[in-house]
Amino acid sequence: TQPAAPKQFHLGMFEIGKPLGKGKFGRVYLARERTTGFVCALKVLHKSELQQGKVEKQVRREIEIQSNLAHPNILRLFGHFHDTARIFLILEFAGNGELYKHLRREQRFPEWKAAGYIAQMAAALRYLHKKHVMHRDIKPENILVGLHGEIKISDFGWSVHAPNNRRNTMCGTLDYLPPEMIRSGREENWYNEKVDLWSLGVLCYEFLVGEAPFEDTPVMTQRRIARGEMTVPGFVSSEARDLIKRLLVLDPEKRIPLEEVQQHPWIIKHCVKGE
Ligand SMILES: Nc1ncnc(NCCc2cnc(NC(=O)Nc3cccc(C(F)(F)F)c3)s2)c1Br
Repeated sequence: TQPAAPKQFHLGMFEIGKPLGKGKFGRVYLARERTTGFVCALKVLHKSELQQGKVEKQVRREIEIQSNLAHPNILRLFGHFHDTARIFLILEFAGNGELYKHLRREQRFPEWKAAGYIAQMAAALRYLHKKHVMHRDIKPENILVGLHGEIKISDFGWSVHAPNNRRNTMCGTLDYLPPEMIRSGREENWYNEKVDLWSLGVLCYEFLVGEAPFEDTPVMTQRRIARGEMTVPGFVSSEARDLIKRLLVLDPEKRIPLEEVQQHPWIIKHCVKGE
């Protein structure tokens, strides 16, 4: 029988290739494991920066959560290791890079392409929610594209096990936050995986329109999200508009469930037979 894969990894095992991108907390490189030739992406995180950002425990949680996930539309985290100054994430390499770059270049996606992506996202989120994991940071910047055009949710740095009632200060864009995470005030910040349904609605809108539905100044964005104030441009088909409206519902319990997203007329209309 095959010897079990080595659990201990170290930097010397990898040949480092070209930089693939840089995030707020470090760079990602193409890498190849020397003995097997296995190609992967290596994300380098500097412990000092993580400590400054007070996010070390989030990275530990990401590693713990993502190491147990295996789905074609979720980027694999194969393992991790560290040296004195850095933590290394051994990630699946996505051959067609970052989805947001494709979106910016094409401005917006044709409806057949957007529907295909939303169907894949719904499948990935069903898998995650069955494991009571909510991603909480669904946006084009956290989606990668595989060699065959399939999309992969990545960067589980903000994912948690649902339900979650700790206050979380989110950094980065507000555009994708659902009302229940925006609403401050005394009541406990209780929310569950239905936050990902709201973000799926924002994502669908941005794929079809080329900008987020509540995009505005930070203050106005929060207000428009809290009130669900957005308009869908006329060029968007009525079926797509219907799905967006059923996802961008203020009451989390009234958002269309993922099973029904996959059966929605707009999705069915564009899915290639037999997929
Ligand atoms: N073509 C490609 N093929 C594969 N990967 C690529 N890029 C890396 C995508 C990532 C996947 N997972 C990630 N995870 C984190 O960054 N985690 C992280 C890091 C610091 C702080 C935190 C937090 F804790 F603060 F949230 C969380 S980045 C590319 Br481009």
